[in-house]
Amino acid sequence: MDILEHLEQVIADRAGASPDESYVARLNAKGLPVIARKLGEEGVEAAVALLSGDDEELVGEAADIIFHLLVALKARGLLLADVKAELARREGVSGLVEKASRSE
Ligand SMILES: N=c1c2ncn([C@@H]3O[C@H](COP(=O)(O)OP(=O)(O)OP(=O)(O)O)[C@@H](O)[C@H]3O)c2ncn1[C@@H]1O[C@H](COP(=O)(O)O)[C@@H](O)[C@H]1O
Repeated sequence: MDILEHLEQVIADRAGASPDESYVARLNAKGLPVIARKLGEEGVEAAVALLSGDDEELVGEAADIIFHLLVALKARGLLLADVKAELARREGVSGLVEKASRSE
């Protein structure tokens, strides 16, 4: 099991945890709008880090996004496997070709 799958399992295991003892449980208790806002904030923070030139900062923000994305997927009953399947489906299809096919 790689770290992402392990983290996904930990997030699932926190379903019954107390919001006083678990950040994941606290986010879940606050609901989808707060999870969505957090995901958006992390995206902005990663974009700022990208331009900062600080590699450590960017890696940290990237980890924050991935963690919050896994929380968001779980909150909607989706799995990392669903995202992996979508990425596999796209494999080998140029983004430029896919974009052009949408405007036909
Ligand atoms: N990977 C993470 C992880 N990454 C980021 N965070 C938390 O995400 C929060 C948001 O980060 P921010 O940079 O926005 O900091 P902030 O301004 O203090 O956040 P807010 O006050 O706005 O919530 C921080 O509290 C981080 O600690 C994480 N919290 C938990 N995990 C993993 O999830 C597991 C379960 O955590 P618990 O549910 O707390 O047991 C942990 O063992 C870790 O493996």
